[in-house]
Amino acid sequence: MTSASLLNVSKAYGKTPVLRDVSLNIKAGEFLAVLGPSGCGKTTLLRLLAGFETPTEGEVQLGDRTVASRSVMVPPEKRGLGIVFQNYALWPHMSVAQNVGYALKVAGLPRAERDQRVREALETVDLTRFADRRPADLSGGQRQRVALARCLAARNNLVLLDEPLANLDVRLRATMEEEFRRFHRESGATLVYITHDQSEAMALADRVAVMDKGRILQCASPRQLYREPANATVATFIGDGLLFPVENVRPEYAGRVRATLLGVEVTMRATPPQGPVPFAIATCHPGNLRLCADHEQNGLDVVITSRVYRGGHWSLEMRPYADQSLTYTIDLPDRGGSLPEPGDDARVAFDDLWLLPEGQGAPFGSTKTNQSSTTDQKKVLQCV
Ligand SMILES: Nc1ncnc2c1ncn2[C@@H]1O[C@H](COP(=O)(O)OP(=O)(O)OP(=O)(O)O)[C@@H](O)[C@H]1O
Repeated sequence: MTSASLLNVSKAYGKTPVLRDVSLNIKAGEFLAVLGPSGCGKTTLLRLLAGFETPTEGEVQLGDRTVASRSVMVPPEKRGLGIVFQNYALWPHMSVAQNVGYALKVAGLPRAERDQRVREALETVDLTRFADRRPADLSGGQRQRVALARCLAARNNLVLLDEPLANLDVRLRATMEEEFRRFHRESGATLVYITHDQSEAMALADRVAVMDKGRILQCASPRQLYREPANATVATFIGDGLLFPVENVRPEYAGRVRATLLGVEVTMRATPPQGPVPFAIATCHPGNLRLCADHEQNGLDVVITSRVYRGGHWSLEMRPYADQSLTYTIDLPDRGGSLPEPGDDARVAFDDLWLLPEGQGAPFGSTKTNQSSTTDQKKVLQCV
């Protein structure tokens, strides 16, 4: 097991910055996913760890060894890590067993040990019966398992995976997810897994680093990302979170605050300590709102603008009467009852809200006037 760290790493191609002051600590034995939209710099981060790129600023460390800095650059083959690419990177003219054993041969391992390691690795990924086949005669999932077996045989302590499931169909992806879990368990290696697929990252990783525009916005467990996003971008990216302007936020008790959300009194989870603040942004997921009776207190009055059946649940789009410039889409389970139609009025209640931490997506505690603060909040709500 090897830990890996990026310390204040920046990377630019020419004058274009691609990574900006990224710091990340990957613990030994951890399964870390790096998640973000196309072009946000995920692959560049992986290539810096692998040694295919040099940082413009900052340091890369593997274990307690500095492998890249202003004065040091350890080449990829000396970093002792394995890489699994989305295109598998197998030698087409070699058999499966030869592919798995190739690096061991180059490293000069005696034949008997090489053969034993290859045998064990192929057994672990359930490919023993394909040992003599060529990669061209395997399915995509089987080829990916050859790439994993190669890391197992090499006993890599750190394995970097670059969108390894991107070329596989949906059913095979689910099977391969299990394969990665098993690989992690049995190898004990530290895994860094690049993906733009949120559900894959959430299902596999101990922690997920969410990236956007060359920065890490938050690195946390899947559950914490979902329930306690650090800012408005993470909130909307993970699980289609909704954002609501709130006013007059005051602490209720540890970990909970009261606030006024579009005229409605609500309580919500928050990071303690939270002093009183005039304006902020709250978030919840589309499934955390429900239709409620007209007389229910603390409901938000809305007009329904569209209704779509999505198999098992309905998506209802609505505009709050308190601010018709805002639009929200909520998910309601299909329980067979009747639902409001476009043009109908309705009232919705909040089951679970989270207050974005101070300063994240809101002019929290600012001395601005009410009017400009509200305008800033709206800008955040509209642009994320
Ligand atoms: N060698 C290069 N020269 C110039 N620009 C590059 C180079 N490699 C990457 N970039 C740019 O850096 C940015 C980040 O690229 P990167 O491949 O790291 O993103 P990504 O998040 O992995 O994207 P994707 O999910 O689409 O693979 C992109 O705008 C890309 O065009």
